[in-house]
Amino acid sequence: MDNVERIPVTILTGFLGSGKTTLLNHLLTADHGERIAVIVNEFGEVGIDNQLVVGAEEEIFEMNNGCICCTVRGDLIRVLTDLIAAKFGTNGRKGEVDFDRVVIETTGLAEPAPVIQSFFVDEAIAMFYQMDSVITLVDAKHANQQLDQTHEAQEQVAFADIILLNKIDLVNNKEVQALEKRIRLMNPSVKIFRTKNAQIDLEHILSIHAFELDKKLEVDPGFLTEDPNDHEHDDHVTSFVLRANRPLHLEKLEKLVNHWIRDFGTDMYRYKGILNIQGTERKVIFQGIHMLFASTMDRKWKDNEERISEIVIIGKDLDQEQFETQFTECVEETLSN
Ligand SMILES: Nc1nc2c(ncn2[C@@H]2O[C@H](COP(=O)(O)OP(=O)(O)OP(=O)(O)O)[C@@H](O)[C@H]2O)c(=O)[nH]1
Repeated sequence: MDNVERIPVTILTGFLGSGKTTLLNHLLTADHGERIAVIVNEFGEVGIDNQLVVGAEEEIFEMNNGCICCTVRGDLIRVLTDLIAAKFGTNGRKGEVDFDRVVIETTGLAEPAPVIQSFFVDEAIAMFYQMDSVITLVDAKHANQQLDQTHEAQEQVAFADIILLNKIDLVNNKEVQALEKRIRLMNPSVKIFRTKNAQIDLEHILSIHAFELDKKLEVDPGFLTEDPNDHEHDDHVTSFVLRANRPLHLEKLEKLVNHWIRDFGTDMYRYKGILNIQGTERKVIFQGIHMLFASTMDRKWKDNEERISEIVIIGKDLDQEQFETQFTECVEETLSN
């Protein structure tokens, strides 16, 4: 395959809520004329992200139920192999999917090394794909806490070729400078761009050939030979889903969310969901990071769509049962079942 151009791959990483989906939406809606195959991996059993990515339903390959760097790594290799078959019409496929590049959005809890490793140690993958860059989103508001507390956030910074220091609207210039300094100590050669809503000129992040294997080996000399299952995540961090198939009572829910933020905000790393609120025909998207949260109106529920509310919560030492009981109290009782 030496004289055939390999398909460029961009890995989007960054801690929970740092802006990966926002960047992905920017990539998918910008006017670059390229066809992008997107692979999205979420930590929870429910793929909320898929629904938050704009108008690109067919090209998205979801890999949930685990973290891309551990249990679903086999799935990643399968999806990438399958994409090749679909593009080139091999293995009985008809060449039904065409794409110019692949973008992988990892979960915010993934370590990038095992994901990168797939592109070097799997022969078929290495033959057809070429790493273009690892882009790490950093949440300027929450990064210090995340870097202090979690090994995954540190690895994501250490393995980056490009860092988007995102959400600079939420901090002052002095804080941005201090954070840049901290990042440089962890990854001296990384290119840093300051962004708001992950808005960046795509020429800075696509087809930049920024990936340098030698630099990754400096960070972790064994990373090509290590068993990808041999790393550990913090057992205290878990995810669960709250679900309701009847409408939710808005005021009760608002009260509950305020209580959660006040009492558990520090340990609620990330929460996001799509809600069916009584009295509105539209989906409500609700999401947050620690104490910062927002809800927005989305499109109308379709006639044949089941109106199920789902919230994924990822956090440290959270009492799932307590969350479930309290959430159930917000479900409207008016409809008989
Ligand atoms: N104020 C502010 N909010 C932002 C910015 N970028 C993204 N957000 C918001 O931050 C939240 C998280 O953004 P996402 O793009 O979903 O983050 P993510 O990294 O994909 O999140 P996970 O997939 O859950 O890890 C959303 O509510 C975004 O609208 C920014 O620059 N400034």
